[in-house]
Amino acid sequence: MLQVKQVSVAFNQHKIIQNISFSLPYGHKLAILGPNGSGKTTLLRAIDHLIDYQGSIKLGGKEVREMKRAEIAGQIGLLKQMSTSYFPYTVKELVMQGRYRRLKGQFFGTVDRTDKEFVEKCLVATGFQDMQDRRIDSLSGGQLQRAFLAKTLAQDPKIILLDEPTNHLDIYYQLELLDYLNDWMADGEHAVIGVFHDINLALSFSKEMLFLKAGQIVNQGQFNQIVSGQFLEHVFNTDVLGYLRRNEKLWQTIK
Ligand SMILES: Nc1ncnc2c1ncn2[C@@H]1O[C@H](COP(=O)(O)OP(=O)(O)OP(=O)(O)O)[C@@H](O)[C@H]1O
Repeated sequence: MLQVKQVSVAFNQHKIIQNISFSLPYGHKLAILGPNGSGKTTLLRAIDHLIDYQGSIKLGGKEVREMKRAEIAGQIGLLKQMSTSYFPYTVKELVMQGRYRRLKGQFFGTVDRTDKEFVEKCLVATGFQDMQDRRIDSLSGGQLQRAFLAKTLAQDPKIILLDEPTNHLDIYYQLELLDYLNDWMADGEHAVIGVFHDINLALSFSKEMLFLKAGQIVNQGQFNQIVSGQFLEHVFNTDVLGYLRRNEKLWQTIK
């Protein structure tokens, strides 16, 4: 179980997120939504302890800031927003880095057969069995995103944090990713937090939602209990429901 209690993060004394509290048991998914700059990425980075936080973030009862990096890597996998420049690793080398992360204080040359087999499994699961020697700077945006997912899976974490995981994926791979995560969680021993901009996709991912605005939680809970047209307009400063309904009408006009 992930327990986030009264968490705040400040940069240069400027508070970015404030008093965030929620918990996520294994076997559950949580979609985080909110406008640009509302603190979604900052919250994920705090959970992964890439930045300092005030308050408490516990995994399996243990405070994240007291855990060593390799221990955190065995618990949390963060799939970041994509950037545009990368070292020219091959797909397999990139995915293997996910495995290195959880090997305590060790680096290249220390993986064993089990690690290699695990990496192979992740490459197959993400459709890279025939492309593992391709350099990642030759991949398309969507392929690259899948390669980074494979790297995150290779960490074999308890919780995956997805920061806008589908922004480079076509519809096929968007749905594939959501299906894959459902399978991955089916044993009830893993959890996923996903940050989404597309509210429809967020809904396909999870009915359990948390909305952030200006660094604070506006509301959290089940979609049909907390979301209304007025609520979405308050969070995003625009008529989201009107937009969705206009599109829905258009979809009804085609076969
Ligand atoms: N290292 C940093 N130093 C100073 N300010 C930062 C830093 N990282 C983020 N911020 C600021 O914190 C705020 C929240 O940023 P964050 O990336 O968490 O928002 P977000 O909700 O993920 O936004 P988006 O939807 O645009 O990805 C922004 O105003 C951003 O400029």
